[in-house]
Amino acid sequence: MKIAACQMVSGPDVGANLKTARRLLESAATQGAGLAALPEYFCLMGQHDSDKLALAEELGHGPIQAMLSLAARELQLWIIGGTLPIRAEQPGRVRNTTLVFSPTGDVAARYDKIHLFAYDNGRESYDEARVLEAGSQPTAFDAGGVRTGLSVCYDLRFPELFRRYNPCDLIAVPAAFTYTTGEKHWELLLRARAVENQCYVIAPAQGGRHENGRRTWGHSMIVDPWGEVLAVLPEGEGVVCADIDPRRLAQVRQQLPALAHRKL
Ligand SMILES: NC(=O)CCC(=O)C(=O)O
Repeated sequence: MKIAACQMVSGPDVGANLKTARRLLESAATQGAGLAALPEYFCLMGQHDSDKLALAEELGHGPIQAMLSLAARELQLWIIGGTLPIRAEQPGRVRNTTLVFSPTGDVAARYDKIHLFAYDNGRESYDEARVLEAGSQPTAFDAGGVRTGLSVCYDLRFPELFRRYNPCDLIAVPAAFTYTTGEKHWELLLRARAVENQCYVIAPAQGGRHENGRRTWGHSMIVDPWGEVLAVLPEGEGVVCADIDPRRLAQVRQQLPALAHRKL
């Protein structure tokens, strides 16, 4: 199966972001992809974290989910819907959720970001726990024979989550890595997760200067089970594609049976 990572530079206009997402999904389908993934926060990079509250949807309702469902059906794609805000149990919070839509337009999986990002270097500071409610459930699904595990952005720094998906063919990491941390850690972490789990990794990202003043690292990437970068888009909107090859997965695991050697 060909897979596609869509990179965006989302802003505060939800309608414009949804149009861009649809255009990139169309481009993925035109390039022959059977699965396409959108970045974290594809529908909104607002001025304040709390902007997500007004946008939050109930599961199964709302314009963001309607767009994803229609695109999956019309384009005959598996869509990993980056993240969108889904109402949380706690008042004043949202879940940062990846919804997966199958080519029938139905929701095939839901994953709520487990690890909430916090960073403060004196110039930039983030604290997702102010508005987000953390998830707790690792989630995997089957995309036409491709066993796929789900994670979101900062989860990438927690290898124990990725281990829970073993064995799988692909792990998705929709992201909005900061420019500062991404420059140092993004590729290193993605390739490490691919190598240690001997699977493909698809990482669609936010990449560029956003209207809210934030700068994200981009470098949407597809990595193979040997840690080779198959495709990368440094900055700006666009789509990168690569093929998932079951023979490559089998070859890597047979030549270096590290997964079979796990003791802990
Ligand atoms: N949105 C996020 O989770 C950002 C994570 C990040 O930038 C990191 O360095 O980790």
